[in-house]
Amino acid sequence: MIRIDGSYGEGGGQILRSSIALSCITGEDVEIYNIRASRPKPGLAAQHLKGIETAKMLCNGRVEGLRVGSTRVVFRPGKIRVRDLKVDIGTAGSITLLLQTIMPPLLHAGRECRIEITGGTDVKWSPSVDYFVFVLGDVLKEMGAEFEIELIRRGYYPKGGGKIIVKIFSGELKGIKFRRAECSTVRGISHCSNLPEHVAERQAKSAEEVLREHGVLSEIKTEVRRGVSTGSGITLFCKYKGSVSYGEKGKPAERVGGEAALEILREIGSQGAFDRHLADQVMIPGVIARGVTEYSSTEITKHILSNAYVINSFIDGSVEIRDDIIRISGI
Ligand SMILES: Nc1ncnc2c1ncn2[C@@H]1O[C@H](COP(=O)(O)OP(=O)(O)OP(=O)(O)O)[C@@H](O)[C@H]1O
Repeated sequence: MIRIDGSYGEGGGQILRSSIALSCITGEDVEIYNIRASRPKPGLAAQHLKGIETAKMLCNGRVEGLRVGSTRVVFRPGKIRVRDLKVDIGTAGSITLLLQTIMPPLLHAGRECRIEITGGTDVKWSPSVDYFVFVLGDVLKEMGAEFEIELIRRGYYPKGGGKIIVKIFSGELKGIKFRRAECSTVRGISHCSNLPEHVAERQAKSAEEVLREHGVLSEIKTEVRRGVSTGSGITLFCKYKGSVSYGEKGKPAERVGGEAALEILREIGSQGAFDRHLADQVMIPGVIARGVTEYSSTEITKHILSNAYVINSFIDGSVEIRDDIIRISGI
């Protein structure tokens, strides 16, 4: 049994997601204790519970401690049973964070499946669906994964109700040594739902202006929808770097766009190959890839250190971090 201290490093939900994903992939039982010890409300929240439940279904597993507030979980995986799934996270729990748990085992199993997930597509403290598609998704595809993500509707905080469909065709990943890519044009999507069209337009315009002031070209699309949930946001991306900013009551659209622009400017101006978020998100996929995956990050974050701790607890010596370079040996 592998034992993971959930309070290590970042001490949040990510240690949990990575542990469950690796347990499904390696077939090893895992115990996670001190779950989310560093958060104001420690223990499992509803959305973490949903992630574990979904993994349990996929891996034919058995779980102890599966309830809201639980600070200890034991997960015993069976064989991965790839099949079509419909998951409703409820409220605005992040769809992309659920995918962090289930996508690596599904890719590793390498058989076709279709997953429909309802929840939040654009919620704070998590990758937006556009970030998932255009930043992480592009890297996974470069590594050889074959999949499609279709955005049916967006779900914002607090109502959620967004929906995406993921179709996985094949997941034979190969390790790559990624190098820093020059960014010629920043692309992006500025969106709003149940709000006047000018919200998405102003977010896009202010991001374009800030980027132009810094000599960076941009092409930002706007998307205006009507739906279950009300909200707005913008995602900017350029090769291995992205930035996300969400609208809030009382926060001017100009600030939403401006924040995203300043964030991506910081990222593209840095020497790292990957942005600080992408760098933690490619670590588990790196484990299922054949050979070595290597890249530098704009910053070695606590999320990266937590993932290294989890991966090395499963496969000793699999992750090495030297200066700003992360090196992952595949299984
Ligand atoms: N702006 C962003 N752009 C891209 N990815 C992001 C962004 N913000 C957060 N992430 C990613 O979302 C994940 C968040 O993990 P974290 O453990 O902090 O979240 P959590 O499950 O919501 O946990 P908790 O509720 O315990 O904080 C990380 O993989 C991080 O890289």
